[in-house]
Amino acid sequence: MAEMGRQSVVLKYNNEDVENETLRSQYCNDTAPSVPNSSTPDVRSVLVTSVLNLEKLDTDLYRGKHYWIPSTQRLFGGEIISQALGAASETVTGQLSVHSLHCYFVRPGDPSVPVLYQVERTRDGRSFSVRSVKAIQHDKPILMCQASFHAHQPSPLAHQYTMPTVPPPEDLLTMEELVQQYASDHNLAERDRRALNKVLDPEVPLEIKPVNMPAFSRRIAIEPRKLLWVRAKGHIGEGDMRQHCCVAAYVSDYSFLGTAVLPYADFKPQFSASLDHAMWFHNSFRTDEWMLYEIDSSWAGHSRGLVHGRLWRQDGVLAASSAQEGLLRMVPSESKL
Ligand SMILES: CCC(=O)SCCNC(=O)CCNC(=O)[C@H](O)C(C)(C)COP(=O)(O)OP(=O)(O)OC[C@H]1O[C@@H](n2cnc3c(N)ncnc32)[C@H](O)[C@@H]1OP(=O)(O)O
Repeated sequence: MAEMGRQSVVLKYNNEDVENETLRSQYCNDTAPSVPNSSTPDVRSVLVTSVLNLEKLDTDLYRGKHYWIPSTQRLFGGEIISQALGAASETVTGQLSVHSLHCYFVRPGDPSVPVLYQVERTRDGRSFSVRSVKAIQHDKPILMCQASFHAHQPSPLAHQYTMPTVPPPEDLLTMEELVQQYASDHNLAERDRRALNKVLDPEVPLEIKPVNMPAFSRRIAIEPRKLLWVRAKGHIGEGDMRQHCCVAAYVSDYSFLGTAVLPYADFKPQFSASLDHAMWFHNSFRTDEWMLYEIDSSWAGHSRGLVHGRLWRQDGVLAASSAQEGLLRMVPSESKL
């Protein structure tokens, strides 16, 4: 696997601005050529048909159902964020696009009942609209989310980091193939073989191709950094950018917080949960096409860890950024807990 170095800040000016603007307008006009999702070309993504298919119960009140439930038997944070953003988006009219969201997970989500999303229209201005969404179960909030929408405003400012140089997804194995390859080692300890079953649940509605070999056995401490190609399983289409932002919110919480524990081979999380999650959307993108998710962790301490993500389009345009703090209560790796 390729060794990835730290990337540097590259400011793009003049001609490259024009190039960025051309790319942006290509995607905003939905004219960019699309690469079909080869594994399931005709099947629509369940993220669209199920997770984001919210039921409208009343004015500004929506109900979401669940799809993939993690082994923790708590709702997946990404599902709740994506549905909350979906509910907020339903109440915003006109040409405004979501540019950021900020969420707190205040209670664990219960998979046995649906989630209600109550939207408050916090403000509608000339160029920004802000929505506050309360996700509710058993009459209590489980997530508080604020999302802000912005009308497109051209600007001479345009810079971004450079996308890390990594092998293209076509040259990499899927997570399933990597697991199979690893499991074919006859010397693999039974404990490690059992742990493999938890690595990738086939119900997860995402396709993943890790750039660096995942630390399946967790005996080796590595730097808190991950690079993975990711896309929604199934077809979504060029259509609605708001839908792609909701799917990106789902994607952004997957495999995120675990990055903070990579340097600690002697400890494992006894209890972990996302505490908050923020996202910023920069440029148009398609979540049914491969995107590079670059994750690192800048800090851990006091039973918490901080992770940062950048979601890149395959053509090197920075699509979105994310950040999350999570609770990480660790115990020694050998502990039975
Ligand atoms: C991919 C990752 C994800 O998507 S995670 C899913 C999204 N995030 C979430 O569901 C988190 C939702 N938020 C929460 O569950 C709560 O806000 C959390 C973070 C748990 C709040 O923690 P806390 O205030 O400690 O809650 P609590 O008193 O109800 O206890 C919860 C469990 O933790 C334990 N606990 C408590 N204090 C300690 C402590 N100091 N040391 C060790 N354990 C502690 C409690 O006993 C309780 O455990 P249990 O549930 O009874 O087994």
